[in-house]
Amino acid sequence: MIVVNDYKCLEFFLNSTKILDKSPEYKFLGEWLGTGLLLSDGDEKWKRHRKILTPAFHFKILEQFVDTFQSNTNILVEKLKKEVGKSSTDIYPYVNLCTLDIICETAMGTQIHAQEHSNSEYVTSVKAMCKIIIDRSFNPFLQYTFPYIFTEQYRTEKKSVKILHDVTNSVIKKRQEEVENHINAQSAELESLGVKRRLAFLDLLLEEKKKGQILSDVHIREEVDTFMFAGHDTTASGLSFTLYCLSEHPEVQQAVVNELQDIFEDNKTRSITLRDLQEMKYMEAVIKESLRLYPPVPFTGREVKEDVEYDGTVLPEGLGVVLLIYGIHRDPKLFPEPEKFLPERFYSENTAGKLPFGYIPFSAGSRNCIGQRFALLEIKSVLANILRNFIILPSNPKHNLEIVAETVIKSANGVCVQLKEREF
Ligand code: HEM
Repeated sequence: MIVVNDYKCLEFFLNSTKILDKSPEYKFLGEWLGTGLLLSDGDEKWKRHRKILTPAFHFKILEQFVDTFQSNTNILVEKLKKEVGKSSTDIYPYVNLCTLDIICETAMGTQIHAQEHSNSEYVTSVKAMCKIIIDRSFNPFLQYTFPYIFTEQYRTEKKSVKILHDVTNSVIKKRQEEVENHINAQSAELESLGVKRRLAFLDLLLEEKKKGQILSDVHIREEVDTFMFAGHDTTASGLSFTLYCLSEHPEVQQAVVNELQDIFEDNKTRSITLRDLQEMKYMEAVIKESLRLYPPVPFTGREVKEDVEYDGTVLPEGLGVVLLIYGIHRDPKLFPEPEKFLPERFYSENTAGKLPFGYIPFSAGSRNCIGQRFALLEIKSVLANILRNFIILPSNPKHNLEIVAETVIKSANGVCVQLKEREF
């Protein structure tokens, strides 16, 4: 296995149209996600599904999700109000349940109310799977199928995957029936009243199937499950670390709030529109800088499927490659004073991250993140709603992050801040 931290070499792998296969560690997710976009080799099926799913992330579709971001963040804000006055709050679990609610509603068109029922079977199964994947990645004993199938984790995995698949299958069945039976009539009726029906990613897949695309029910389930996994821990991590950075940099937080006041004037409850989100330029620079310092996916892996030459050296078939996103983001040649939080790097004329493979929180090349525009809009919306309601202060005593690179970057001792009510 090789670990890549050098710009030119990283560019070679990410730019390659031949090295598109994921490394074997991804297989720990296989029982749950099957061969959906994230795990599948860069084969014909991946190409076909990527083509089908790409239009689902068009701005016109994303616009429909803005209300979902808002309604779920309203719940988050109510939960966080109970933390006001405490000297320290770990915001990660709160934000994580909120992003789980959002992805569930946008991917499946169904509410699981994770924020209200964090102990529901579905929520605990998602959490159990995320934990098992980490346990297996870091514990050599659990990596081989033979000892693994005798462990407690294996039994939990079996049970959790069944619960997760049962839910996705039943949602697919229900939405499919709706599409076939009522929805056309119902949506015509609603549209005549000026109410637009909100489509979930799942509906778009069902529509493609109806148009004749080769998509089995299993294919559809795999893609929906993939969004559930790829689209919630990542955004929760991005959001939590941005909040932490803001707690540490009051002057930056004030500049973000000034921008929000220009957009919303003194109205702290008006629902956020897509246009508002597009106007949050300084906020975007803040999020980008936070994703540079704390990239939610700190590394990605590839497998070389046939011998290739790089810089005069033959890389043999079967070679595993780890691409260190975290490392390249802290390269002083690309980002002077890399440890400093400086959103101005990404603001207006500044050139940070202009090299195509130097700034890669969403990876780059043909296997980049399909959900990146969705993620940025979601993070902006949740942050804006939090900042309209709370001042984010460092926790007391000061909290020092203990960064751990799991499948998603986390802090072992939580991401703690202090919340104070804001007069907006
Ligand atoms: C801040 C949030 C996010 C970050 C930092 C992020 C990052 C990434 C990265 C680095 C990859 C490449 C992984 C690899 O090569 O192994 C990726 C792939 C992917 N992401 Fe995201 N992601 C985020 C949010 C989302 C969301 C919200 C969705 C879905 C709604 C999503 C869906 C996917 C999918 C399906 C892939 C696989 C694409 C393919 O291989 O064709 N991600 N993401």
